Amino acid sequence: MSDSIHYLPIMLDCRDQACLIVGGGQVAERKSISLLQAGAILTIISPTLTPKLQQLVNQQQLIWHAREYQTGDIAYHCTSDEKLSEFGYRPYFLVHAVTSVPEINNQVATEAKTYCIPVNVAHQREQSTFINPNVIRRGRLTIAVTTSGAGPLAGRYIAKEINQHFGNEYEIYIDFLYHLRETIVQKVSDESLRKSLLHQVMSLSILEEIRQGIFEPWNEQQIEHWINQSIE
Ligand SMILES: C[C@@]1(CC(=O)O)C2=NC(=C\c3[nH]c(c(CCC(=O)O)c3CC(=O)O)Cc3[nH]c(c(CC(=O)O)c3CCC(=O)O)/C=C3\N/C(=C\2)[C@@H](CCC(=O)O)[C@]3(C)CC(=O)O)/[C@H]1CCC(=O)O
Ligand SMILES: NC(=O)c1ccc[n+]([C@@H]2O[C@H](COP(=O)([O-])OP(=O)(O)OC[C@H]3O[C@@H](n4cnc5c(N)ncnc54)[C@H](O)[C@@H]3O)[C@@H](O)[C@H]2O)c1
Repeated sequence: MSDSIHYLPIMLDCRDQACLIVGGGQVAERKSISLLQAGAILTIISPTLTPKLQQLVNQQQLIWHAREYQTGDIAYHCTSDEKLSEFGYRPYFLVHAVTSVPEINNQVATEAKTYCIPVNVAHQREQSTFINPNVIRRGRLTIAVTTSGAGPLAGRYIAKEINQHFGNEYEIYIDFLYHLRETIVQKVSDESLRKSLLHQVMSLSILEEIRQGIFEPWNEQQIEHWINQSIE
């Protein structure tokens, strides 16, 4: 345990953030899809692309610079006077170094670190300032599994196990909790009352109802009724 890194798991809001991937192979494709799904504005620097990445370029879903990485590619975006311009000359929010050339990945990492930009290095975890977990999603529910780099395939296996225990009912359940909580926060200003309600929500048998196929989503009136009767 002593030589393992105690990684901090966090959830990043990447919407409209400029992100960079250097390299355009299979690994770049996987990381690109995750970033695009997260709403990032994605640039790829790479002389070649996979067919899927090429298709995303054709659909104008990402910006492609069809060339090799050059020192200064990251720095320029940090130091340009035009950094707040509409065309994206602003610091990258995060960077992936995923070429097949370790020396290039290392250069990308060094440059990103100079500007304190989080960087993931595909060929060598130790160079990375962040790593990617396996992800299971059920709507708003996200479950991330990592072995802290010990074995990505082991992480995948464990994620598959977890995947089997969390069916689609969780998407409906978490949606229900979200709307109920929104209304509680909106309508109940007393802090201790709010806290008590939020705890009571957890003892509802909604998940079971969804599993049995008898759950009907609550409308605004039903939610308010439940709040009023729970307060009494
Ligand atoms: C979860 C996933 C997410 C993602 O990539 O987005 C992910 N790797 C996945 C797949 C995968 N990775 C590798 C293979 C080939 C088989 C093998 O070698 O095992 C496969 C399988 C495949 O490609 O199908 C090889 C590999 N991976 C890393 C190194 C370098 C090193 O260990 O230092 C090497 C050797 C490279 C070489 O030697 O050439 C490093 C990392 N890989 C991580 C994440 C991070 C640790 C996560 C953790 O431990 O929890 C970390 C540290 C950094 C990072 O990349 O974030 C994704 C699952 C996708 C899915 O399940 O569908
Ligand atoms: N972290 C992970 O999950 C994981 C998984 C598998 C492999 N890997 C590692 O990731 C690396 C990439 O794997 P891959 O399967 O995507 O490789 P790949 O060969 O499919 O793709 C490499 C890409 O890098 C581009 N490239 C090469 N030189 C470049 C340069 N100077 N500037 C910009 N782009 C350049 C190539 O044009 C190509 O698009 C491998 O070296 C491997 O060690 C990591």
